[in-house]
Amino acid sequence: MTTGPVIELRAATKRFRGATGGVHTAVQELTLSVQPGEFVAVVGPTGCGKSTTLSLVSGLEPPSSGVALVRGEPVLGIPEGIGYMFQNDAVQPWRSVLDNVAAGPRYRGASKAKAREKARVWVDKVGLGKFASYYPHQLSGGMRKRVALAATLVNDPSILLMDEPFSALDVQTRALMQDELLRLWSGSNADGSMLDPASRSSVVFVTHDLDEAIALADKVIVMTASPATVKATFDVRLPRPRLVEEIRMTPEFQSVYREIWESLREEVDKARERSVVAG
Ligand SMILES: Nc1ncnc2c1ncn2[C@@H]1O[C@H](COP(=O)(O)OP(=O)(O)OP(=O)(O)O)[C@@H](O)[C@H]1O
Repeated sequence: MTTGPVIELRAATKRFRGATGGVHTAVQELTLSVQPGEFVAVVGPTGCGKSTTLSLVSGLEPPSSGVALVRGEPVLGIPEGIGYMFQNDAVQPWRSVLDNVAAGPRYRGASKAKAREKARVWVDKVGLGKFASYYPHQLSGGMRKRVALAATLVNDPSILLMDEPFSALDVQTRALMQDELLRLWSGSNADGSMLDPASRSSVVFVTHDLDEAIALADKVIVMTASPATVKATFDVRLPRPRLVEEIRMTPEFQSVYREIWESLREEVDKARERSVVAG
């Protein structure tokens, strides 16, 4: 059992060399931590460095200076137990729903029968039981997203990195998927009660959408305009289980929204001014 943060960035800076030889600092002196079972949302203006932050955690990019730690160990390569979900669906068009979900367990060495058995459980959990033999082109965008969610969760990730996973969906489907994610993340015991929070996965969810961030997360991290660093961190103490459409209507939600928006707005304005000057 891990004690202490599952994810930690300590003064992590990432610089990229541009095509013309210049150096671009994507994230600077970034310090943040994620506790076991915590759902953290990261918001910030477009292009500020949110995806780069996830790359430091997943080991896709090493920091130029500072440290990235997962379970207390420096990140060297992709750490164990990480699941990703990105904006694009990442489903394989030539595989059925069931085989898309079975692909992860297969890759990890499960027999075809065992992998399909595990996949079947998750296909049912995301409500696609009747569509297990369908191919992605026969599904709606929301259904493909469910396949992608099942394909990620079937691997039982202890850390879930999500980069704007629902931003391509229409508003209603998006709300459904947010509820689905919360339901699956919170899990439930056989009697329907919620799992102990510490046995849930730790989530880092990057989004442009402050509404989405607050509805989902325990903690919202506001990033500065580029180069990204942590501007402020806000605890979201809204009760769980949450239904996103309902929680948005509550005065508690609106008051947290106003508070965080004050902080985020300045950064969005800065990023806009710069893009006007640059343009
Ligand atoms: N591999 C790379 N090589 C060079 N520059 C990069 C690389 N990855 C990211 N960058 C640059 O770093 C900056 C931050 O990019 P990043 O994708 O992390 O921002 P973001 O906040 O996730 O963006 P968005 O909100 O648009 O999704 C951008 O200017 C981007 O061009």
